[in-house]
Amino acid sequence: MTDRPSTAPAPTAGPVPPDPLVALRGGLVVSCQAYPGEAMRDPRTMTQVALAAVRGGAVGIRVQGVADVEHVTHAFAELGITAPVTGLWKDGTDGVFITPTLRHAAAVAHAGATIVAIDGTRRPRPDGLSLAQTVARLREQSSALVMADCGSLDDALAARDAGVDVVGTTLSGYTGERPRTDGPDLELLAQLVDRLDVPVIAEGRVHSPAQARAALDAGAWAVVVGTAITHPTSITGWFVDALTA
Ligand SMILES: CC(=O)N[C@H](C=O)[C@@H](O)[C@H](O)[C@H](O)COP(=O)(O)O
Repeated sequence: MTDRPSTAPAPTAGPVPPDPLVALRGGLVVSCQAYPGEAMRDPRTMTQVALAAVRGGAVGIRVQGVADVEHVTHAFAELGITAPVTGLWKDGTDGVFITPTLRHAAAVAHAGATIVAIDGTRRPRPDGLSLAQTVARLREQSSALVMADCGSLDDALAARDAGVDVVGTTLSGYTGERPRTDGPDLELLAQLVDRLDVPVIAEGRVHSPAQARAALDAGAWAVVVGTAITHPTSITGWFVDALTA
């Protein structure tokens, strides 16, 4: 094998993607997820929903499952869309189920996610690794950023100590440590913003533009909205409930 002559031009670099966290700052991330058994649970459908959200101004997308991450990231690459894709893999419905192990996290990263969202609570993980070990080992095999989905201030402080890049209020109200408020847990958000030196993303039960604005005003780095934008069954139910109350 011959070495390339030193005078040869360097390989052409593709477009340089923006720093993912800078790209998300102050913006809306749309979570595009359908649940097992639902008609929209298809990577092609979720990709179409993601493209529609980007057209509406979303600065980032969050998707569930390796296939969805692959489909969305391929479509974005083909279309020249640089909005960062946060990927997760839900395995189960109880306990630690959001990207619960290193294996899940690595698969999501290798599928193309720019940011890998993982369970960021203090609960034991199914593979026996600590959060810090999970983050460290993921970094050995991927350049993806790590988002810790947290359920409390203590979770977020521990996640910060474990070396994550960004924390989210995603699991507030779902782990028993915080009440499940009707809207976003702005109280927890404010605590995290006050105590942490990493970006804090507001996620969970943001159901209106006013609530999204309030989260940003409380110091959120970015706001994730899922159900209220991308889950027609839930949205329909809200309207039906109002009509039948
Ligand atoms: C707790 C849990 O499993 N949260 C999941 C995390 O990815 C999703 O089911 C949520 O839809 C997402 O967090 C966005 O929240 P909301 O749909 O409330 O806007």
